[in-house]
Amino acid sequence: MTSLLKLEHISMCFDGKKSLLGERKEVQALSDVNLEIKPGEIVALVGESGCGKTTLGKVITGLHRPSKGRMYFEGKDISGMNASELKRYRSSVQLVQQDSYAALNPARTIYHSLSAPILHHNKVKGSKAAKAKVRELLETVGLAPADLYLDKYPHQLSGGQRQRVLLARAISLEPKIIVADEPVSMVDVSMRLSILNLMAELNRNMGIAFVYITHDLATAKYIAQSGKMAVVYLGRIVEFGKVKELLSEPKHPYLQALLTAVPVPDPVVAKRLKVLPLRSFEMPNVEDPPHGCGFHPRCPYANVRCETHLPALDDYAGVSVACHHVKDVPVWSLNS
Ligand SMILES: Nc1ncnc2c1ncn2[C@@H]1O[C@H](COP(=O)(O)OP(=O)(O)OP(=O)(O)O)[C@@H](O)[C@H]1O
Repeated sequence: MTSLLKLEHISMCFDGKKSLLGERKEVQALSDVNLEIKPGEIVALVGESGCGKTTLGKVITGLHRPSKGRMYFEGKDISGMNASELKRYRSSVQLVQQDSYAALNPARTIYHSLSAPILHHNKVKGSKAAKAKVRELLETVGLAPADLYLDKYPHQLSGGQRQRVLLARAISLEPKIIVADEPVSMVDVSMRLSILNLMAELNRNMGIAFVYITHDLATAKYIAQSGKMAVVYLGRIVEFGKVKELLSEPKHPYLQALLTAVPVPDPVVAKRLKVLPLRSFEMPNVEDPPHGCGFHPRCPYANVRCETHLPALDDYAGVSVACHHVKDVPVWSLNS
């Protein structure tokens, strides 16, 4: 299957904060990221805060122009697109953000927020057709009867309802990919599952591919159960493959550490699990990242080679892993 979106050697550098001495260091938010998203696929991007997930999401949606690398949408290099191709790419790749309150204009009704993009992109003509379309969109995302919501303002809805409105706005432009950046982290816990189920439904029924950004492995496992996962550490993908394989037998010590940090409800299973003895719990400073493998200051398996040589993301046992010790790291399994 041809790729819908392909990222080749993407790097993103920001200017860091000024130090007391007036120096400004660079923040390498993404380094040499390669990623392919196929039509209808769900890819979860997981990693700790500050590892570059949001930056990657913004690069994918065209909100950030990468400092290096190329990105292809349906085989075409985005940097060489003409205005109409760029317009099509932008409406085909939609972003749903974490903070639904900030993402909606507080002074606009739900009808206004949803009708503006479809009218602007000529998806419908005239206010009668726009109203019918907005009703249909609201019902698709489970806000029914739609008439109850049309004249409401964002503050009159719950976090879960606002997140549904954002999903309605995203699908209104008939996208091929939705980048959902921590879409449930600000939603009440009791509502999270229903939002994840809604995204799974949109994926199944409309064939929309999802890039699901999260620091929460449990929700990544739930939404992308038959999809793929990219584990991001200090701006690099350190493990990539099918979710089932990554979570049942993680290869990279970082993913092993993330999994051992997830509380297991069954105390018998929890007792059996070996906790990876990390050398440090601190994330390295992004303005002064370690040489060699970025994980080596925390990794219990690190040796001199890890301190000096950056490991490549190579195929190993059906997944891609960036670790010099992939063959020697003990197999870690939830069933072990
Ligand atoms: N516009 C910017 N200017 C300067 N630095 C930035 C900018 N955006 C992001 N960064 C830095 O890039 C790094 C990656 O940030 P990013 O928001 O992508 O991480 P993240 O994994 O999404 O974290 P979180 O889960 O906390 O949102 C961080 O060190 C951040 O401070």
